[in-house]
Amino acid sequence: MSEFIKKRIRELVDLINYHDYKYYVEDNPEISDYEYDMLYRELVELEKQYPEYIFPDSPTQRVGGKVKEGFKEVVHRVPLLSLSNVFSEGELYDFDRRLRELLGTDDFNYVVEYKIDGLSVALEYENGLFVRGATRGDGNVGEDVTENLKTIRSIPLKLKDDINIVVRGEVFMPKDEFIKLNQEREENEEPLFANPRNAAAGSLRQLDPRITAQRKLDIFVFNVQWCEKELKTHDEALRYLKYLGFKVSPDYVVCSNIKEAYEAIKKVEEKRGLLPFEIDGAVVKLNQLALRDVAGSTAKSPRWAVAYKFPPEKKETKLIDIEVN
Ligand SMILES: NC(=O)c1cnc(OC2CCCC2)nc1N
Repeated sequence: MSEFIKKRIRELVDLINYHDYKYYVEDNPEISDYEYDMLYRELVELEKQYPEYIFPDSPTQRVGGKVKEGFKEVVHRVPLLSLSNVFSEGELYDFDRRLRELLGTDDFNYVVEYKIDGLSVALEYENGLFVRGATRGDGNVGEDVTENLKTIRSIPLKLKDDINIVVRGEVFMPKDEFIKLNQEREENEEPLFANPRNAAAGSLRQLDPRITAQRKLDIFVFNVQWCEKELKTHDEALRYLKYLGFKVSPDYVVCSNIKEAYEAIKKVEEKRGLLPFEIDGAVVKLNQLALRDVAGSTAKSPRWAVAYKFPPEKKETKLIDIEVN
């Protein structure tokens, strides 16, 4: 009997994780909320009766962590570099010229992607299971926020392949969530968050994971920090991350040269106001990974990528209700 129960629990874990992926990563649910709740309730019941069969990647373990006294430090296996900034077309062309001189070739291309205005985290997986997550910190040492990251439903607890990998992503709070959260805080006479980035940082660095779980954070994963698989380009790495089950921004563009990259950046800036999350620019990255090693990095920033920063978004003026007597 117990083998049958264990099998049913494993089946429910895989099924619910699959439907979480469809809902939170692909934004394309296959079942109704009611059907989902029935599966989840069955799993909770069975795990209550057979706690010895609780799997580490069970969705019930997403909000489990007890309240912490503080955060443990994590030394990043691969430093989390920060991007140097450019603010004009001219500065972008300077970056491209310097890179071509440094590499001694024009035989490369770029990837242009959103610069999500959130906070960078590193996620570690062993044999395909999420084992640890940390904030960027100073790039070398961050804070262990594993329990809080587990509450983010678009972070897979188990990957498609049972591999060891460390990835990097940006945790963010969607604009709508930010507005709702500040409205709640205003009603409770609590201090407001200045912007979605601060709200995401404050929510992720909560000592109580149950509070993080209420904040509906999300993530885009955009970099393989370390993995055993040989990858040749950033474009390939992004496709591999998506295959594994991560939420990868769909709107990145492979550009043949810096002129095309600049055109892609302008298109990103045009649609900035329509995006459901805040961006503060676009990131231009050398696509060929072997050439990134040739270009190298300074102590802080890669020589093979830049952030093209946009001016701060005009805040829509807070409409003041005018009493009409
Ligand atoms: N906020 C972002 O969206 C973002 C941040 N960082 C990077 O690249 C890292 C990895 C290599 C150098 C910096 N890419 C991004 N899209």
